[in-house]
Amino acid sequence: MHEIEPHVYAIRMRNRFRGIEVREGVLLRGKTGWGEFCAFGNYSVAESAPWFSCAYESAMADWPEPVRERIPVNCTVPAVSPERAYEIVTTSGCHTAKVKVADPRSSIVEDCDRVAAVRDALGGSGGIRVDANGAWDVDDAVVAIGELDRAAKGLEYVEQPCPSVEELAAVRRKADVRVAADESIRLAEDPLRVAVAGAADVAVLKVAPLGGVHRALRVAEACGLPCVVSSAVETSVGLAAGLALAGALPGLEFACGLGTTSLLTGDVVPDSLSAVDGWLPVPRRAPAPDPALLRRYAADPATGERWLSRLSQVAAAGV
Ligand SMILES: O=C(O)CCC(=O)c1ccccc1C(=O)O
Ligand SMILES: [Mg+2]
Repeated sequence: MHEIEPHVYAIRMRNRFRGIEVREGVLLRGKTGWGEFCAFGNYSVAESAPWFSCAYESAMADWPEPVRERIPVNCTVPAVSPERAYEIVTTSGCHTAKVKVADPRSSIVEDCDRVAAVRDALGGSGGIRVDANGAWDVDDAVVAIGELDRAAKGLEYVEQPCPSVEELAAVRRKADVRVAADESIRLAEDPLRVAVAGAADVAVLKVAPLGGVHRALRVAEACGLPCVVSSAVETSVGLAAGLALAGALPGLEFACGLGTTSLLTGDVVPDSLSAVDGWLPVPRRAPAPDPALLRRYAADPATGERWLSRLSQVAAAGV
């Protein structure tokens, strides 16, 4: 650990996202470069351990060889008004959008209006997927998916409609839209159970909770499903690891959920990894933060202490 130099950041989100208003984390400088540790606030030490492995790999090791140079990405639409949703999609330049639905603050009617505005913004050829973050039971999911699919004039897939693998499998049998598993993989003891149980058509892989690029690539190869790499809303430092995974996947059928620097009001690198025309480049290592930006987004001392203590607990648990 002695070679690591931690910088704690706090960056405000543009819109509240999954209950988060300020994204926080630690940037680590290692032997070969930089890494980012930003396990969500409510994660235990055990749940945060793979996030540290991912940061450690980024700062200390090489990522696998990429097989492509650039990645198509979706823009991410939080639970916002139809007008704001339209604006997010048009300014993103992306040809695919992921829309948050089933938020406790938003009704199914509002979800459908938001999805319809996203279809207007994308035009007929764009792809729309929705993410319910496990909010529905099976019956509610089947009804909501039907309505959202109509409002969208066709959905690519619905991400994590229900909490459990068994429920995902039931929705998959009853609904006409593909099912993608996210939390079922990211929080699972065994990420491959989803495929074995026939619960999903698509696997959403987040590189940090899977323990880094090399480990996530093994999960992708073993699960036998088409994969979508998605971010955990990192700065460009952490996002680079997700792009490295997307770059190394043997196949890539769908746009990835990596267009998320635009959800933050700032970044720690001068050339933010933000999508141009719906594409992001595959970096060979994480970009180095800029000292002035590290100062600008430095967390207050209490937040800094909290993250450093979390970091040392998680690091003590081992890579
Ligand atoms: O997939 C995307 O478009 C962006 C990433 C995203 O939605 C996300 C980011 C942080 C935590 C959870 C999620 C999620 O997919 O539910
Ligand atoms: Mg999700």
